[in-house]
Amino acid sequence: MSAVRENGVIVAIDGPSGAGKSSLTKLLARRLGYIHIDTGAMFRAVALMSKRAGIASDDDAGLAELCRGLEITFVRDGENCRVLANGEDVSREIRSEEIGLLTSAISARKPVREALLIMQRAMGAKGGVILEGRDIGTVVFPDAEVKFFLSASAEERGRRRYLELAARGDQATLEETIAKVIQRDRQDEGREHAPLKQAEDALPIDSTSLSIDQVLTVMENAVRERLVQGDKG
Ligand SMILES: Nc1ncnc2c1ncn2[C@@H]1O[C@H](COP(=O)(O)OP(=O)(O)O)[C@@H](O)[C@H]1O
Ligand SMILES: Nc1ccn([C@@H]2O[C@H](COP(=O)(O)OP(=O)(O)O)[C@@H](O)[C@H]2O)c(=O)n1
Repeated sequence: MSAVRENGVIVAIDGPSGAGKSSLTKLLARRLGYIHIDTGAMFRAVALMSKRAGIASDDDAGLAELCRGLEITFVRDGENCRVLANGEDVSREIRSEEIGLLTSAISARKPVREALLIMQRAMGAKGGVILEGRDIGTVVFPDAEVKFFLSASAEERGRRRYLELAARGDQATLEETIAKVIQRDRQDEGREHAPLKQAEDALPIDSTSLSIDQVLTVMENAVRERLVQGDKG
């Protein structure tokens, strides 16, 4: 275990879209009294602001300039967490599938990854945090004390996302949603910078046939076991 951090350990939860990262990070953070850092929301905020500014997803100079002037903050709102971009609550606007696909494009750009990497490390360095994303256990915090790689079949992840979008009134079909999940997987796994991949020391969890509570139990037990190990020095 690395040197003891001020506020506790760092937990990394990586995995593809619809695997359950946000759901489990929120529940596990509440169980442990840890801070939930949704790195995907940070990339989504950059994508939204780049769209508004008319910056092309491959305009590295424009994206670098945008990130230099962008402050992304998380504000607790009861059970939820609001995402603010330069003080504006963008929590809802960043969740559309259109922004999700644009995010997958801009998050492949090196200036965006470098800018958000600095922010994410600053947020989590003292520990007592759970970060969800694609590259937490491989790039952002390779020394995280606990790492999970949460996945599920593309069909199951598409089904989950379809139900989530339908509940929000989105008209996308199940087939379209599965196809978009697979497209985003390919983009995230195939990019040059910080691709989606399982860290060698990550605990893989396939949630295809597991409930959220079953996944939570596995994760909480793994973290608590690590905390006990750490206490033994
Ligand atoms: N193990 C699971 N079984 C059934 N539904 C799940 C499971 N994990 C997550 N979900 C649901 O799937 C949807 C996507 O989950 P989410 O946590 O947003 O995934 P991610 O953050 O990995 O994209 C949500 O509606 C969530 O409630
Ligand atoms: N640490 C991260 C988190 C997200 N992302 C990118 O941001 C996109 C949206 O992330 P997200 O976690 O909000 O998406 P979902 O998994 O919730 O669908 C992903 O498809 C990735 O392209 C990334 O590159 N690195």
